[in-house]
Amino acid sequence: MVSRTFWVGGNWKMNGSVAAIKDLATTFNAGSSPSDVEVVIGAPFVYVHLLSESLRKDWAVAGENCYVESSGAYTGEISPEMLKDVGAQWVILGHSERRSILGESDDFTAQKCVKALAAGLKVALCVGELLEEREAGITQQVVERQLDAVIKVLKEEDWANVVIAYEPVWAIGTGKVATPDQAQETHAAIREYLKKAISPKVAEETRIAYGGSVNGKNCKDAAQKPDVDGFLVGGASLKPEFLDIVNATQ
Ligand SMILES: O=C(CO)COP(=O)(O)O
Repeated sequence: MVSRTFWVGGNWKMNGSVAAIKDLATTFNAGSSPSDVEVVIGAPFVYVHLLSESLRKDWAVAGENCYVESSGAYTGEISPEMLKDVGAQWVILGHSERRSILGESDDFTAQKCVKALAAGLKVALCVGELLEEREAGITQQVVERQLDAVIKVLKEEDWANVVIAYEPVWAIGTGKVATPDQAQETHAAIREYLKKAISPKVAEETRIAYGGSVNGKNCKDAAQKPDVDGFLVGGASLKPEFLDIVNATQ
């Protein structure tokens, strides 16, 4: 069996300030971080450079979005190349807040994946269902539809640079965390789908992280599940508690 390196991402969303980031980086830099856990922090565009200069070098920095062109007349947009230029190695794409608040489609998200990977960024690709979709019993269809758009446009080898973040929308910022069994069930189904839709190798090697109300206390049990290969953390990644999540497997 392939062992998948545990992956812990922070997603600061639209939070932070110069002062707060300096403080948080000082806290994170002093904390323990197991050498077999990969850690990535996503910051608002304007703080990516500051974060990449301030943060410990064994952790990586992510943008929280990017555009599908390298440069040009796209007022207000940021290219993957620009993210790389200011120190990001990752980008978070397809977050439910972009899908639902900004109206970004599955296909647009997929195009961003192609462009980001071509520019040399790694991608944390978010997928997940709304509460009414879970209640209607269509979680798997929703996640497969979101994945299909990306599967269609990536090459098999691209998946080595993608982490899938399963984030049920009803669990994001609500305090209603999916149970470890709920996370495991969906992650296993996603892995099965990758096997069918791409290849057994991609299914075995791709990391599937869980996101939605993860905190320093509830992370330990979920981390034990065989198909939970990490976490994507919102609120708790703005607190020293994030270090407990980084150490969830210890
Ligand atoms: O959206 C999330 C991470 O991308 C999860 O947010 P919370 O951890 O605040 O629920």
